[in-house]
Amino acid sequence: MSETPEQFGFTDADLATHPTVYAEGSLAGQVVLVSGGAGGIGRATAWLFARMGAHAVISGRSEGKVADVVKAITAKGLKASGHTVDVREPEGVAAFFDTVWAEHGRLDILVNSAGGQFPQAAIDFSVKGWNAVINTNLNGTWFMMQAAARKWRDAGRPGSIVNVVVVTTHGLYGVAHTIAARSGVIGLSKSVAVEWAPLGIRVNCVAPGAIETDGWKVYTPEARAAYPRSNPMMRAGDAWDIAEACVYLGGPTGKFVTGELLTVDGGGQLWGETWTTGKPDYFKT
Ligand SMILES: CCCCCCCCCCC/C=C/C(=O)SCCNC(=O)CCNC(=O)[C@H](O)C(C)(C)COP(=O)(O)OP(=O)(O)OC[C@H]1O[C@@H](n2cnc3c(N)ncnc32)[C@H](O)[C@@H]1OP(=O)(O)O
Ligand SMILES: NC(=O)C1=CN([C@@H]2O[C@H](COP(=O)(O)OP(=O)(O)OC[C@H]3O[C@@H](n4cnc5c(N)ncnc54)[C@H](OP(=O)(O)O)[C@@H]3O)[C@@H](O)[C@H]2O)C=CC1
Repeated sequence: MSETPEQFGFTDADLATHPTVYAEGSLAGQVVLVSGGAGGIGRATAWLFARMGAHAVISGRSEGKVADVVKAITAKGLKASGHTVDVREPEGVAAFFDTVWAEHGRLDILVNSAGGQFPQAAIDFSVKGWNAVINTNLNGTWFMMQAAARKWRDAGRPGSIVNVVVVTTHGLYGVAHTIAARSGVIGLSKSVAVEWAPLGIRVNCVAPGAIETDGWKVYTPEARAAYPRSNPMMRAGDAWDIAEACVYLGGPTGKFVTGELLTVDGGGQLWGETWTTGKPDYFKT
């Protein structure tokens, strides 16, 4: 892992060799789409699926970041390609799925890792800020889910969706907009897990606790310093913890699992405290 102060989490070199319990090459022939695939968790997930033999289709808004990940993965002789897609644009999302099917003739697994938020006291949210977070995390995830399901239905093929969300059990202070959006995704996933079971489509969610990635840059050093105290293990997790959870639910290991929420947070639901905007004096007793 990098120890450079302004870079968090794994490098591509780390991800190429990080140990895994999964068999390299075991998903040969499969196609996996990872949105947010140039971000910390999405990149680790794309690497793991590619190392398992799947073709990883990576999407994000930044063409350069997506191209860098694709270059790193293909340089190791693994299969990957990239596309620039804003998940908030339903027409662009539908066109993206047309392209994936035209290029590969199939899609087996969709991992929705595109997302994020900014820390702010809820009482100060602007309409634009609220809409940015809801559009990205709830609407964007939904557009991706629906486009994938329509393709699987039309092709008469099974499929599997994993949505990366946030632990919502106790709310999360300083990012209430994202808790609203992610609670929506969790409820939506449970509902369509039932509606889409006849189509052979499974839908699950992974809720990460504090996972060291570049996404942490929007939080202050003081807030980040407290993240290890968000769980009884007293440490942050890493993107590989989430990648392996996505593979478990999305791949054949999860074939009898649907509508599930897998929390990967070091026990943070049982003990821990996280203030994404810093702890207010009122609570410092
Ligand atoms: C029960 C125990 C649980 C324990 C769990 C512990 C876990 C704690 C760990 C921390 C929590 C989670 C961390 C992560 O998820 S990190 C990884 C995710 N990555 C990010 O969040 C990336 C950074 N975020 C963003 O890029 C954006 O927020 C967003 C995803 C929304 C991008 O959208 P967009 O590109 O549209 O955003 P803009 O930058 O253009 O902004 C749009 C408007 O939003 C308002 N805004 C944006 N930033 C801020 C800010 N910092 N403060 C206030 N308002 C903001 C603003 O209105 C923007 O419009 P303007 O620019 O015109 O003002
Ligand atoms: N790291 C953590 O501690 C936690 C993370 N999570 C969630 O896990 C997911 C992945 O997080 P992580 O990898 O850490 O974060 P990163 O910020 O590293 O990655 C998020 C990725 O999402 C992409 N993205 C954001 N908005 C859009 C959009 N509108 N359209 C397409 N792509 C978009 C970004 O791509 P680009 O830059 O190209 O726009 C970015 O690469 C997020 O939903 C995050 O909130 C949940 C709990 C904790």
